[in-house]
Parts: sequence; structure tokens; C-alpha cells
Amino acid sequence: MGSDRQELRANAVTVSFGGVKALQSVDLSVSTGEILGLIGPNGAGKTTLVNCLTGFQRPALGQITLNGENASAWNAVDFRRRGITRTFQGGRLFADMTVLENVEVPLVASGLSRRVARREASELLKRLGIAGIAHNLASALPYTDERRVGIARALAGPRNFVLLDEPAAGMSDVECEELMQVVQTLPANFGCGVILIEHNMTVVLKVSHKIHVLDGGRTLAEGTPQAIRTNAAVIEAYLGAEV
Ligand SMILES: Nc1ncnc2c1ncn2[C@@H]1O[C@H](COP(=O)(O)OP(=O)(O)OP(=O)(O)O)[C@@H](O)[C@H]1O
Repeated sequence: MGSDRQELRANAVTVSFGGVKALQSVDLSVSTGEILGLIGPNGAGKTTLVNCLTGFQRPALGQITLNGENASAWNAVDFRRRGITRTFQGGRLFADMTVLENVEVPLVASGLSRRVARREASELLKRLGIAGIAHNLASALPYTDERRVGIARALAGPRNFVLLDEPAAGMSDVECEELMQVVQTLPANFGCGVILIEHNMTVVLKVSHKIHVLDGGRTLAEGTPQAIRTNAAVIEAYLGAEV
């Protein structure tokens, strides 16, 4: 974690699935301390890019780098070990375990004793304001709590960059607002960088420091939320006249 600024980059990343060009020469950069909103219509390539940035997908062309170091040979475990961590669409918690146990799993897997892992997991739940549900079964959690626990689990262990894939999907406006208050605190609270995939435009433009827009596997625009809000290509392709 440390106080040194770190940078995670995609350089000219290209991915194809059969005839589908999921990503075409995409460049992106995120640093610790900032929230980057990754937006674009369905099928734009957002999840594929997050998969590349976390070692779940290898680029066919181009490369991922961490602080300038080429990550081409790293697998997902190598990325995780270096503090690049993520949530998944749909949560993927261990249903038969408690919240606390779910958060302990990556800590034990990283080599901590059960006792130390439990202490760290408890501490993390406290910092995220969800200590009250520590002993609830994951399978019995309401949607919002499930997503919060997913974030807690992603933060369990080294956490330089946290990639959140539609964490507020299916939530009401109020629930989404609550979750985004948590997301907004992550850079200051944990010293990390955040990539946030989020379809709710009002929300993503509000919480992000910068925005990257994908469309059909290509970068359509990038810039501050203010610049994106007024970008003619973005408005035409994606945001709609009301934004
Ligand atoms: N494993 C795969 N096999 C085949 N095609 C895939 C695979 N994963 C993604 N694709 C295709 O690649 C393109 C980009 O998909 P991706 O899921 O990255 O987009 P997305 O922007 O995350 O979309 P959504 O907002 O719907 O989640 C789409 O055309 C998708 O159908």
C-alpha cells in the first residue's frame, strides 16, 4: 500500500473473441488516489478491459503495465498479489459462509493465520461500516449488503487498485447513492485507485475524477466528468440528449 503513487496502464490493448473485436487498441491509465469511471453501452468492452487489467484475460496485442513493468506474463493470482483486485458482476460470494468468513478467505489464502485473518477481516468490516452483519450468512444477505461484502473481500489483502464491475447493478437510487458514498471514500481510506464500471450516468459522473468512454471496443472519449458531459461524440453515441 505505502504512500508512493502507483500507475496501472493498458497500452494499445486488443482482444478478439472469434470474429468479435471486443477491444481495439485501447489505452487507459489509472493512478492510486483517483477514481476512473469506465462507461459505454452494452458490449462496449468494459468487462473485457477490466479482465485484462486484472489478469483474467490476456490481450492478443498490446500490454498491461504496473508502474511501467510489463504484466504480460502475470496470471490473475500475480495481479492480486500485487494489489490489483476486483469485484465481479453478480457478487460471487461463498453462499454457505458468513460475511466474516467470506472476507477471511483471501487473507488466509495469502498466508495469514486464521486468527490474524479474522482480526483483519473484522477491522475491514468496521472500516466499511458493515461490522453489524459479520455473522450473517452470505446467502441471506440483501442485495446491497452482498455488494458491500464483495467490496470488503476485494479489499482484503494488498489493495493498490480496486476494479468494481457494476457494483450498483439492480439497486434502487437510494441504495446506489449509499454504495457510492462508500466507493467515494476508498482512495482516501485505503490509498488505492478505483476503476468503476457503472451504467448510471449521474452517479458515475459525480463520483469519478476522470472518465473513459468505450464504444464498440474503441475509446470514444476520455477526460474529466465535465468534459465528457459536454462531449458531442459521447452525447450522440451514448449519453442521450438529457445529460
Ligand atoms: N468470453 C467471450 N466469448 C465471446 N465473446 C465475448 C466474450 N466476452 C465478451 N465477448 C463479446 O465481446 C464484446 C465486449 O463484451 P464486454 O462484456 O467486455 O462488454 P461490456 O461493455 O462489459 O458490456 P456490458 O455492459 O453488457 O457488461 C461483446 O460483443 C461480447 O459479446
